[in-house]
Amino acid sequence: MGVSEAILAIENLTVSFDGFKALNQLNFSMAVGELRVIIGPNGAGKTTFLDVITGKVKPTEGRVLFKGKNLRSFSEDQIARMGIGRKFQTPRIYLNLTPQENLELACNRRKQVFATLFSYSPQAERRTVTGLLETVGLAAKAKIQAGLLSHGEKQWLEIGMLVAQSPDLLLVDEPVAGLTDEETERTGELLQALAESHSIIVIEHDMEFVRQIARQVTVLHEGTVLCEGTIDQVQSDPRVIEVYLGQKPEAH
Ligand SMILES: Nc1ncnc2c1ncn2[C@@H]1O[C@H](COP(=O)(O)OP(=O)(O)OP(=O)(O)O)[C@@H](O)[C@H]1O
Repeated sequence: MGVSEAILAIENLTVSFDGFKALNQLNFSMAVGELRVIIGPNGAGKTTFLDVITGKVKPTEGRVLFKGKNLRSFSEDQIARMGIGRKFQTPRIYLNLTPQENLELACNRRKQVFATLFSYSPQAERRTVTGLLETVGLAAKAKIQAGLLSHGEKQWLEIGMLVAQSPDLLLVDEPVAGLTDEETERTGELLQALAESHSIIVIEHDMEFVRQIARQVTVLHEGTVLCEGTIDQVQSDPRVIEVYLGQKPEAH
């Protein structure tokens, strides 16, 4: 795959913390429009991998290229504005506002960024908020306090707030931890729908969920890519079986 087709290309990435290599000569590439799932045992480097893509952590060695541009000299805020949105495990929404107000705020944030380039009409913004509410399945709960939503609904609202900022690449960290089976399945459907117009990286431990959404899976181990392939390919790979052996299932 040429660099021009890759939304994200990571070359020989090493991140050291006081000499300990959380990421070690890692290479990774993904095409525009891909939905990629990253798995790996505890301490494999998954969180550090996301931290380095968002600019929270800088490479000790190697490069992260987003749409062909080296991210090294950009701040976290600049990288977010370039089009990388991150969903953390704990929802960061305003619990005393309604889902609609939360989404309006997220749309306004985008408007401020682009204010000098485009003119937004209030009608267009209402359409966007209404569309987002429908996409994330919260149209019927648009006007209740977000604090009253279920854990799953809060997660979807935050995903909606991220999407409101029109990112090209969405990073989603363990989106189904603590969700019911039904919420988990609906989250999978939501991510698949969003994948039609975004590139998405999902970090996940729940293998049933990975099977629901994953086309291509990357397995991290000891800070590097152990293998890549379909879920069937990676689950039957002896190296993957070996690194997961002796690991207690995660208490998520
Ligand atoms: N700021 C830091 N300082 C020192 N060591 C760190 C730091 N951040 C991460 N590490 C170490 O780097 C390794 C990789 O951590 P990371 O959190 O990226 O793994 P992970 O795959 O996300 O694990 P988990 O599934 O448990 O969240 C771990 O051994 C961790 O202790």
